[in-house]
Amino acid sequence: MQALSPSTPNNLKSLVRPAPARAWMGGRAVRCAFRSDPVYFPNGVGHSHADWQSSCAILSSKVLSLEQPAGKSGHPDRVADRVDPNLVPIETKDSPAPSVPAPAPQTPKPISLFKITPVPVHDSQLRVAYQGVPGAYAEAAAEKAYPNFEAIPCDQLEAALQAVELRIADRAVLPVENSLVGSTPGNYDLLLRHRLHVVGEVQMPVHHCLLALPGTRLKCLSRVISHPQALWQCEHTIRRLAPQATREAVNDTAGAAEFIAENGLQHVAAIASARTAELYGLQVLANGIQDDCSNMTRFLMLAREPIIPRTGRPSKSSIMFAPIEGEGAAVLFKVLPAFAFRNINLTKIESRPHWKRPIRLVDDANGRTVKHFEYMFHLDFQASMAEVRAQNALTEVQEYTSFLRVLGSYPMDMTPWSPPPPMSSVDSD
Ligand SMILES: O=C(O)C(=O)C[C@]1(C(=O)O)C=C[C@@H](O)C=C1
Repeated sequence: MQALSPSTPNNLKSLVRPAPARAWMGGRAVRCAFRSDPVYFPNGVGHSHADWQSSCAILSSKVLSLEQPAGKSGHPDRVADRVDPNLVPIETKDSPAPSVPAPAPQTPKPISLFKITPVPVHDSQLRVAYQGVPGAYAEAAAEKAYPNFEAIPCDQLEAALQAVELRIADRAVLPVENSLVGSTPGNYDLLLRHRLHVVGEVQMPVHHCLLALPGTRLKCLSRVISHPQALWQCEHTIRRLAPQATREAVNDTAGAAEFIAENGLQHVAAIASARTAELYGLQVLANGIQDDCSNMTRFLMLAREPIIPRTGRPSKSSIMFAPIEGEGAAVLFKVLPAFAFRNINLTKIESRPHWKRPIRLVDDANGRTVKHFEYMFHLDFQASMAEVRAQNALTEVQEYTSFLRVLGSYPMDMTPWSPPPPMSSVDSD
């Protein structure tokens, strides 16, 4: 199967304008606000910046989402057909529908019942885009999330995300972090650059093998190729097994194996899965070569529309935020209690340098100006945005932040886990 590349039809800009409307959550009217800029939210609630509009998602206690038909080209026809991803509740009251402010002139027609279809659609209809060729770990993650999925291999992550935006695929798989090497650089930023929603997570054991053409000896290897994350996850083992070999990064693990097989490359090995060895007719030189046998990678499943898990099942939500200018990491003193007081567990917190505002100048006690790195924060917490406590926590967080984006709410991966067996190799000399 040919992989999609980012050169597939684009003009994404036409797809990412938000749809102004109104939101309902669990029978309550929830006024939501967002800015049409895909990333930045001005601080404050209910202000009248020209670029703010009312936004909407249809969220009831039965968790419905909007699925609008695509136009002839497969693209959404109108701006109004798309739901805004930057949904940030700013007011939650037991207020009746009429108390919601009247729609702005550009507000689309009200959504009628016959236009609402339940999500998720049946698994077998889901086309899932991922970076890599068949045999990639991302493909296995897609299968775990959607057992009857149709695979849409892409040559880059960017292409996988575009495939969903362009309705070529229904979901994209995004690897975000690994137990041995940490977060995948740049992948959360991809989420900020695209208007997709996190609708699922998969935590998967990653059991790497060293694969080469049949008959290859470990001591004759001159090169080991793989996805950079896989190279890092096996760094110590490779140094021990093949100290003479150089490392080379390629787009995905399975692609590395395919490249060796297709080009008949001698003295080159790929780090990839055992299934990949079967797919491309390679020999497994060593099995379980990750530096720790309990190696795990976490993947997120992305969709065009949010699917908010109903309350009462274990769920997570992911957000990103930036402090008000000049505040720095002190924002955490204010943000974290918003969750603690509502008994919401945090499962992850991470900072990354602020790409637009990297430096903060601070005057020290001696009157000198000191440069600090400015950060954005990524936070995962254990609650669904369908829960009032989560909505209230974010209402509070918004007061302390210059930018806040809800990346999505999704069911937690509750599948059992047991440690895999230790490494074995066919050729120990
Ligand atoms: O290259 C692959 O096979 C992938 O699915 C990508 C990826 C990653 O990006 O982390 C997924 C799992 C492993 O951690 C190694 C690589």
